[in-house]
Amino acid sequence: MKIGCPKEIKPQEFRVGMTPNAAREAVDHGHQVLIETGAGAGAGFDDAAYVAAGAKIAGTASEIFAAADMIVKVKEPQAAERAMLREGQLLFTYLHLAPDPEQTHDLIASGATCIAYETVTDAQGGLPLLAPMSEVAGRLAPQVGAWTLQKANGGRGVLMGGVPGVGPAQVVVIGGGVVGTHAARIAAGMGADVTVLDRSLPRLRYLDDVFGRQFRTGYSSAGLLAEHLERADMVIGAVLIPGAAAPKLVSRAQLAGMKHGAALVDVAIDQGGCFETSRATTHQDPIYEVDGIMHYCVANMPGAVARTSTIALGNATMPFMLALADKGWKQACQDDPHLLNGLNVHAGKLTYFAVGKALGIDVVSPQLALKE
Ligand SMILES: NC(=O)C1=CN([C@@H]2O[C@H](COP(=O)(O)OP(=O)(O)OC[C@H]3O[C@@H](n4cnc5c(N)ncnc54)[C@H](O)[C@@H]3O)[C@@H](O)[C@H]2O)C=CC1
Ligand SMILES: CC(=O)C(=O)O
Ligand SMILES: [Mg+2]
Repeated sequence: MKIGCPKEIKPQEFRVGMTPNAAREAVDHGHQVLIETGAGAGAGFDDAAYVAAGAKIAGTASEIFAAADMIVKVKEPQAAERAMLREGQLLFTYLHLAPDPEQTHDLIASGATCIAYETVTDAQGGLPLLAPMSEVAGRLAPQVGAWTLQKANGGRGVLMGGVPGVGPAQVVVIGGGVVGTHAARIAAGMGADVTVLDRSLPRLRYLDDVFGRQFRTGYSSAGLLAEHLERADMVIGAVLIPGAAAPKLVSRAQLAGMKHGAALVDVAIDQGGCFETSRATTHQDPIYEVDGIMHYCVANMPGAVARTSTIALGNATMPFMLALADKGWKQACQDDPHLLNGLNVHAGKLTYFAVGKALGIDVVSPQLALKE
């Protein structure tokens, strides 16, 4: 198979879909790998490293899209990339379709087969291709939140750990999955007073067992969340209903009851965000203010630490990328129902129910798509 990896074109996105090590494995499996020149530079991988791994370098993205049977990327394809996708081509990347009708319609119209990293599952009920980036974004969230809390950035002027004689910042994390757990660990490590709210009692039990001394847990009812909002210096949004639009858990009206200059970090923004007042921002212009509350809503947070993120993502995607290349998407998805759960679009049809529900588009089951 011809595998193509273009340079990411989303603003300030420095990750790359394939590391030289991933390229080497694909070449060892008998595949041809085509990398756009400079694609790995932002993550510290130059063209020579890919050539040494047996890949070929292409001068433009259009050469890659024209030649490749499978495109491996990081971020959802931007409009210019969507225009280059074609019928029968396989796209393997993050998509986040539920909050993005424009992209969804373009992918359906392209006739391509699109497998979304974020909806591939594993036998433990996890999301193995979202998890590494959730680990990164979770660990970054208190760091960017602490920066947002600084006075010069519009924040409240509160130091996470306080100092002797002055108490720490109050941090509430909504959603205690991968993002939430990593965010809570780092915020607690910075000395903040941290509470994690979740709706899953088994998850709260696990967090209490493992991290009981580092942070508190609470059941995420509307009432308990409202109490926490009033005393919070920082709120980290980390909820997920896989594939679906994020539930709006904090209304605009509730901002009035919060402390002036508090920071909201909405990591769930890539699924539409869990605060009513969230709108996606970029690394170039990451924060904005609504009713005296500072919002940080960058939808590709891991891009800020592109080298760590690229290697972590590549570790997780490699076995799936190789299965798709070795067997073709149909056989690979027939053999692995968890990979089939990643199928979002195939041959002009949407194949993921939560996206269809969010956007009001008819869905064909992925099992039916396999039989076509
Ligand atoms: N902005 C960015 O750059 C990035 C964003 N993300 C996003 O972060 C979000 C969280 O991802 P993960 O932690 O991997 O998901 P996860 O599935 O590990 O955790 C989500 C948690 O939310 C909980 N939850 C669901 N509804 C809730 C509610 N109403 N109240 C409280 N808790 C609730 C679930 O029980 C679960 O424990 C996703 O939207 C993901 O796409 C992930 C990586 C990067
Ligand atoms: C998960 C995701 O959207 C990202 O890493 O950018
Ligand atoms: Mg994202």
